[in-house]
Parts: sequence; structure tokens; C-alpha cells
Amino acid sequence: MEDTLEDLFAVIEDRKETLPEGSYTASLFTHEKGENAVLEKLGEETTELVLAAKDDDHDEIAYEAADIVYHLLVLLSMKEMDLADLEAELEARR
Ligand SMILES: N=c1c2ncn([C@@H]3O[C@H](COP(=O)(O)OP(=O)(O)OP(=O)(O)O)[C@@H](O)[C@H]3O)c2ncn1[C@@H]1O[C@H](COP(=O)(O)O)[C@@H](O)[C@H]1O
Repeated sequence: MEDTLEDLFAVIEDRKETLPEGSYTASLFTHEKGENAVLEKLGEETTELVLAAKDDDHDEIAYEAADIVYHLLVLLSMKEMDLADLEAELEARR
């Protein structure tokens, strides 16, 4: 899981840097979509996760959770933060 998150975060950072054409991630870092689009997605996906949990639909819970984690990592990158910031907060709570 840790490797998966680190690898995904590295891809997101690369897309931010290189802005390749046709990349959804890159579009989030440009005026095409931007921060508001990321925040909207996080709001929508959280609602969808709640509905999936209410339905006890495990596939849908995993799908929506993955969408949320991806957009959360994009948001961290947008704010010039990284996984270490999240890890430090989680560690502080142990
Ligand atoms: N994990 C993801 C990921 N999760 C979700 N999404 C995109 O997020 C968008 C929104 O998700 P939704 O489920 O809401 O899709 P939708 O209902 O079609 O919504 P709209 O995009 O049409 O508004 C979709 O276009 C998904 O493709 C992702 N796009 C990319 N990644 C990762 O980022 C990597 C790089 O992707 P690119 O930047 O596209 O090269 C990929 O290899 C993946 O590992």
C-alpha cells in the first residue's frame, strides 16, 4: 500500500512538472480544470462513498475510496505538500 501510494504520488508530481497532453492529472494542474475541479471531485466522491457504504457495496466502496485517495494526493501536490505531511500527522496521533 505504501509503495502504491508513493508510486502514484511520484506519477502525479511528474504530471505536474511535465504537463503531458492527454493526461487527466495534468489537466487538473492547468486552467482547464484547476483546484476547484479537484475540490468538487472530492466532494462528489465522498457523497458516492457514503452511498456505497449505505448499500454495503464493497466493490463500489473500494472504487470511490480509490478516487478519493487519488484526488487527495493531487490536492497535496497542488498545495506543495507530500505524503510525509500526511504521515507526520497520522504518526502524531498514535
Ligand atoms: N488514479 C487515477 C485516477 N482516479 C480517477 N481518475 C480520473 O478521475 C476522473 C474523475 O473520476 P470519475 O469517476 O468522477 O469519472 P467521471 O464520472 O468520468 O468524471 P469526469 O472526468 O467525466 O468529470 C476520471 O477521468 C478518472 O479517469 C484518475 N486518473 C488517473 N489516475 C492515476 O494517475 C495516473 C496518470 O494518469 P494520467 O494523468 O491520466 O496520465 C494513472 O496511471 C492512474 O494511476
